[in-house]
Amino acid sequence: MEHELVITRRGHRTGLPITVAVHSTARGMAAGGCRLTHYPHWRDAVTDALRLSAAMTGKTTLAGLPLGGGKTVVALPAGHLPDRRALLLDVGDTIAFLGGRYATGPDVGTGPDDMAVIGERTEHVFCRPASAGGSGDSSEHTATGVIAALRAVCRQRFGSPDLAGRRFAILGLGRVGGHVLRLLAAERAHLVAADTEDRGALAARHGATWVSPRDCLAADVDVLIPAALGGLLTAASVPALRCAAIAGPANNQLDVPATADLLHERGILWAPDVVVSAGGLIHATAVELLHETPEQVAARLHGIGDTLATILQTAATTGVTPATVVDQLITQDQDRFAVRH
Ligand SMILES: NC(=O)c1ccc[n+]([C@@H]2O[C@H](COP(=O)([O-])OP(=O)(O)OC[C@H]3O[C@@H](n4cnc5c(N)ncnc54)[C@H](O)[C@@H]3O)[C@@H](O)[C@H]2O)c1
Repeated sequence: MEHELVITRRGHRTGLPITVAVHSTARGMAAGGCRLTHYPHWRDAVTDALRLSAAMTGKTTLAGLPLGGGKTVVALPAGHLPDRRALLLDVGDTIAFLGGRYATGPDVGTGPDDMAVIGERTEHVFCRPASAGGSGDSSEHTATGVIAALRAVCRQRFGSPDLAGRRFAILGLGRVGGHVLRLLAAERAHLVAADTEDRGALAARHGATWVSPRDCLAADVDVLIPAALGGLLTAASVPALRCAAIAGPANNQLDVPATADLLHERGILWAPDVVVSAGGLIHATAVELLHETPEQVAARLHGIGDTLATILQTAATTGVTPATVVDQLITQDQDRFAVRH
């Protein structure tokens, strides 16, 4: 067992099993979101919590945060849903029971308002709305991190971090994609954008050309920015790509790890999403858990670009993919702490 602690408790209000997996506190308190979703069986939620909490240790490590990785997962019953407030209070009690080893935030099926309810039972929660004393919606900060990452990608791929005049295709104009669109337009970049929802007016407002999601994915641009769902980079989609690089906030962009090799073979520079997407997590935890100053938080967000630059440079000089460098960094960090403990 590589996890430090895994508990499953029945919530006393709802009777539902709530699992918290603490993968590692070697760097500090474990952090990771609370996922409420359907699984075939509650034991599948435990399996998912093990996987997701280990991934969070990688994410906090690469973000340079003095935090470890954890996750809360609740398998919602099929059919009749439990009272949401009661369930969130049950989650809050379970996190309080862990006495500060773990703090939670939003994930699939939860948002900032839910964090405010969990916060009625435990202080170990982040991303609460500003009205509840939290740092609010994180998407703007995720976008700030994406821009820092895009500069690092452009410096590595084109020799200059300047975004002005570069061509970007943004796939997904939701909360993060909308902010990225605005920030890139302010940099005078050339923009193409798509979404499955009609957000053509938003694109036009920022001078972007509105295309279909299919055309966006295959657009002839410098950098493709995945900002919708994960799993879009596959053995089927990679041959159609015409971009020189890919960097965006969407989680789990590769369908399987081997797709990183396909991108490498095609000469497309892929920036691992685990680094690019960390801005929201960095901002919320730095403000609410680490109580850092705005200057310290800004430096951490800017640091996404420095971390990515090091990863891309190491990959270029050693001839491996950036994904391989990321795996090596996470393993080295875990080995370092394993020796110490
Ligand atoms: N919000 C954050 O702070 C944050 C942090 C880290 C990672 N992410 C990841 O970034 C991605 C975007 O997050 P978000 O908060 O902006 O989500 P969102 O739901 O606000 O936006 C996603 C957008 O993608 C669109 N979309 C869905 N399927 C599409 C498709 N096939 N083609 C084109 N567009 C499609 C949706 O209509 C929506 O407008 C997600 O993968 C999310 O997990 C978000």
